Amino acid sequence: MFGLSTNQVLVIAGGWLIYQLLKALYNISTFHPLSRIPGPKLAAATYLPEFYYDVVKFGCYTKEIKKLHEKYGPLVRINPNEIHCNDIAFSDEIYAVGGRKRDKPVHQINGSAIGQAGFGTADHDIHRLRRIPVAKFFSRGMVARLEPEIHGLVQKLCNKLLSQQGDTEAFDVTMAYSCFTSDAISGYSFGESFGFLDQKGWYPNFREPTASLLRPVFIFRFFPWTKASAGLGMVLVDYMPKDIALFVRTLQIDLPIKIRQVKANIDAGIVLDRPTIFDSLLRSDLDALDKEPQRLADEAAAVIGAGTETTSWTLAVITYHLLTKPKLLEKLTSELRTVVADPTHLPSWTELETLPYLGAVIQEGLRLSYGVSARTARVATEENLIYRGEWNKKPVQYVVPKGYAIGMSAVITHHDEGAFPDSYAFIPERWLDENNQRRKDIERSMLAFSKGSRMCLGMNLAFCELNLCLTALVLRVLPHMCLHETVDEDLAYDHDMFIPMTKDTRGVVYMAVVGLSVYGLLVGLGRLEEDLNAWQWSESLKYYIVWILMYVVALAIVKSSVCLTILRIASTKKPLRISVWILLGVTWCSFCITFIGTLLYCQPVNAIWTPQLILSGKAKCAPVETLVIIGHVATVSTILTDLALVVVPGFLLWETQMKRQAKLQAWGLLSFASVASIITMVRIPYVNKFGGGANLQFWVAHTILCSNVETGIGCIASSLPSLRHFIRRNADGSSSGPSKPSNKRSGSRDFFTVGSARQNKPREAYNNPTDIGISLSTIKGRSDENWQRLGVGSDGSSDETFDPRRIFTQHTFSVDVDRQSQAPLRE
Ligand code: HEM
Repeated sequence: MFGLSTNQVLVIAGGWLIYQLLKALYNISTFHPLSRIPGPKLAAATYLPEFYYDVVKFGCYTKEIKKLHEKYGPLVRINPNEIHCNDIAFSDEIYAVGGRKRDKPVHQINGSAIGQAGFGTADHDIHRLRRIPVAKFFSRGMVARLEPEIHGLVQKLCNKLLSQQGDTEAFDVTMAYSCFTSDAISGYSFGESFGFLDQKGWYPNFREPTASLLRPVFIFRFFPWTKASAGLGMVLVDYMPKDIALFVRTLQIDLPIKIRQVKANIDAGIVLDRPTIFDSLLRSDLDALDKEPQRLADEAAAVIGAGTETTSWTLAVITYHLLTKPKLLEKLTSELRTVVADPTHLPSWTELETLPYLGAVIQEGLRLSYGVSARTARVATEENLIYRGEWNKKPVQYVVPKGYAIGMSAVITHHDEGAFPDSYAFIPERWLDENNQRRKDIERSMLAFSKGSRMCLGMNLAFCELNLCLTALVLRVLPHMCLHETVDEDLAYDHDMFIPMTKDTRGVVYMAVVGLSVYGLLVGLGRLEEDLNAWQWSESLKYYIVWILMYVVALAIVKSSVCLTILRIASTKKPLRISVWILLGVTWCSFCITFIGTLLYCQPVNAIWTPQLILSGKAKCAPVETLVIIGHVATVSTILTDLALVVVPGFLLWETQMKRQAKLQAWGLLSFASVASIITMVRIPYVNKFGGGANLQFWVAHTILCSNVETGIGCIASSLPSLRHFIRRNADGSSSGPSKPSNKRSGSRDFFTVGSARQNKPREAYNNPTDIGISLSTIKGRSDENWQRLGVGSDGSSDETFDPRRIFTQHTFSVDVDRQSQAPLRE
């Protein structure tokens, strides 16, 4: 490709590595514009710390940033190009209240799969153009106009909750609130609600699907090319769990159809008495490209995503605190009774808004539910920002140069003890002054809706929903509601997935009925400890150990097979061969560590599933963290070998004389295996869950699912060449069995060739000993073997006509043969 040899490509790769090293050195040098901002050197040099905390430890960088502020002060450099601030006084500069230009950092929006929505737009001016028509739709006036629908949904929610009175089974009230907010946002935006409140029970809803779809946010951020996998949603929708399928179908299929319908109505001159968001957008001044259905569907997806879980989580947090603090509930109830005669007919949102204590409860709920917990940064494009503050009782001053990102996080700011003393406690009174009036000064310390040109666009709707819903809940439902085994910790922020996540995402249980996993699931894997009896607890762990031992053996064989295939392909490329040998070494080291480590984890091994042995002192086990380390060793080695499957053949293909399209097809085919490494990355957070030692059976089931999918992909990837062969025969209308190849086969579709001259005499099929079935430009021949193109039938009757569009080469191939007489071959 581009006339470069493998060596030249390797030189370029080496050059790139040296460049990265020099860049890291530059990043920590005094020449870097952020060199004066304090922070750890490794974070200033590379993105590795952020990768470790957000990808490996999963969504934990915000917590680490909080600790960095304690050590380095109000401004900290958290990666080579980004600063984090914990001083709310600087927020107006960062978020530019007053119309100054602020881009979003590309690194941040890489995490969003809805890049075409205003929310995922980096450039200030384009964002502005995209935001204005949506913002109009969510103005105070518009929300007031559509308020009656919210009233209706609020009553529907309360009626449904009350109808559950007497049920012996507890349920997660966040699901109920999520149904309410989804119905509200859909009814408001699209003129037709999703109808979650009308269904029996609370499932399906968009709570768990939102969490599932947000899960890869950090992987997207570091590997933006993996966002292409989001497009797979439409293809795989029929095979997904019901609620996720519904979510994907709504966003990727139904919304674009709705947009086309609205467009057809507008073209036909039909005016609806009830405007929808699409109507607004399609009639706006946006340019034609920005009115494309997929772009508008992204905008709608942003609105649904942003408007559902944020508000419902705030309602859930407030519910919990009111139920655990009856005095607060009493105080709020008496205030509400002053304006509400009949709670089934509520006053308007504007009237409720004037109630100080209701406002204070909502503010406190917003403060402790955080809205968006991940840091949100901005880039000043036209001016340097000057920070003046104090650290360790000394004045400090920093310049944030234009073009560099600086951000803040609600989960840090909302616990600023200066502004919010006893910040983890729910104290609505802090929002009121001695005259029972709202304190504007402390409202300025809030970041729940962000600030400036990119602040929350649905704030009016959120306040309307919160005021109405909370009033009805307090007066109608909460007196009949009680908490079921819920404690502070169940609500406490634990990590980010853009929105705040608690420690135990109990609802998210993925079960796969894949091969050997079935038995484990039957006996208890995938269940929480509280749901297991003693036998299930022990049997499921025993099964897990058997599974893991078999899995690592299978993995080692598959990976070695892959490495050997690459080794064969790269037979004349010494540097590549060395790399593959290293990979092979890594694979087997990882196998030994995982296999032996698992067996030695407890002495004797059956103590893993027989805790009585440990309690009676007859057995000993290593700390549970050892399991995490073992898991990560397997993960890293798997990712390395999977990626090698993409990179190494890429180098080889680069040098062949294949057409560019054929090269890309071939590479695409080979790269398919790298999809497996995405699953491996997805597995990382679950492996981390082993650390606590709690609910092991629950978390290992997640890793089993990922690992089964990963190995499944590996099998498909390695079978693709054979399947291609099979499918093509059928496409030609010939037999699907191992029959003669057809004359009609188009040579241009062949991905691979051995590059030798065609042999006319009968020959044996070229059997790939590793059974992967992929071979490229050179193969190793023996005196008793013959050359043939891959794709020629096993009977050797290669009767295809020579197709000039096939891969051909102008130069002599160097091949590795045992008999002098056979080399060199010419095509
Ligand atoms: C309690 C409720 C809510 C909270 C705490 C909240 C919080 C936020 C925050 C912090 C942002 C800024 C994100 C960033 O800087 O990247 C944001 C943006 C946004 N929110 Fe909300 N939100 C809430 C409810 C809603 C609702 C009901 C909607 C429905 C329309 C909505 C729509 C949006 C949109 C479209 C954006 C992107 C704005 C832009 O980039 O221009 N939000 N929200």
